[in-house]
Amino acid sequence: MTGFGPRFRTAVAARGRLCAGIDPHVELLQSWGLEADPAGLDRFADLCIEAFGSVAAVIKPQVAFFEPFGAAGLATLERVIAGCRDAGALVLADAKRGDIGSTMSAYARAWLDDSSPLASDAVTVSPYLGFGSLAPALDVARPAGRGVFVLARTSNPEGASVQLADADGRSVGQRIVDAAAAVNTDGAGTVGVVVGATRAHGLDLTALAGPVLAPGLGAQGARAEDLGSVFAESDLDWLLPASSRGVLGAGPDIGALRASFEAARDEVESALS
Ligand SMILES: O=C(O)c1cc(=O)[nH]c(=O)n1[C@@H]1O[C@H](COP(=O)(O)O)[C@@H](O)[C@H]1O
Repeated sequence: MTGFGPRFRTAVAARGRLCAGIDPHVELLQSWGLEADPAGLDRFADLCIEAFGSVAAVIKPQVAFFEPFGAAGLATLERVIAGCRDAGALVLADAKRGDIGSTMSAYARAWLDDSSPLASDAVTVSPYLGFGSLAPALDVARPAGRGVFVLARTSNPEGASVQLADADGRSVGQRIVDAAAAVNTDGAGTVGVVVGATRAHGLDLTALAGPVLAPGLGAQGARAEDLGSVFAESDLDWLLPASSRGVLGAGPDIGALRASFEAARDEVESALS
């Protein structure tokens, strides 16, 4: 089985370095002329699958926006995951899970195992219970060629109080990156990290050998032209900037949504070339 890292590199080489976020905010549903109910969510999902599925390398549905609709919301999320994967995109479920190991293995089954209707190509996880607590997710992901993206230095200003804290001479965020790099020495690129594009991060990512999800483009103020100064030259092949509201604001027309994604992706590609 090809590891997640090579799968990721193949996908971004073919479709470019921009992750399309699917975040069905209530305000967005309304601005698309949809009700904030299961039928509106379903329509929003269909439009996004159609607009992004065949053009984006990676699509990141934000699980939180589906959960308020209960079982109907999860059914829609299942369709988003399957529809985008069928159209050739890698799906990164943004669930930010994290718990003790025994519970983590249940999360891993939910998001990374073929037997689950929510099975995705990768999932976001929080290392707050210790990087080692994520081992069950890595154990499920690795043989399946799937990935796990660990929060290291998030795009929000509040993250600094934890992520920049000193832990034996290194920041907490750097220790997460180093732990991810140690796993990736097998060459599979199973572990990615999340590093916001919104500001200088102070991390050394050179040994990571795995993907770097960089949210914050657009609505949070990060700009494509800043990526080259926020990230080192040696990190750019693994870089995956992400935008949700910045692209989704162009909806609900499918052509306009796709054009908005493609314009943002082309801006990223030309800024990084
Ligand atoms: O893991 C993430 O994707 C994530 C990490 C982070 O540090 N910052 C961050 O904004 N995100 C997610 O990325 C998306 C950003 O959405 P926009 O600000 O609309 O582009 C949301 O789904 C966030 O939950």
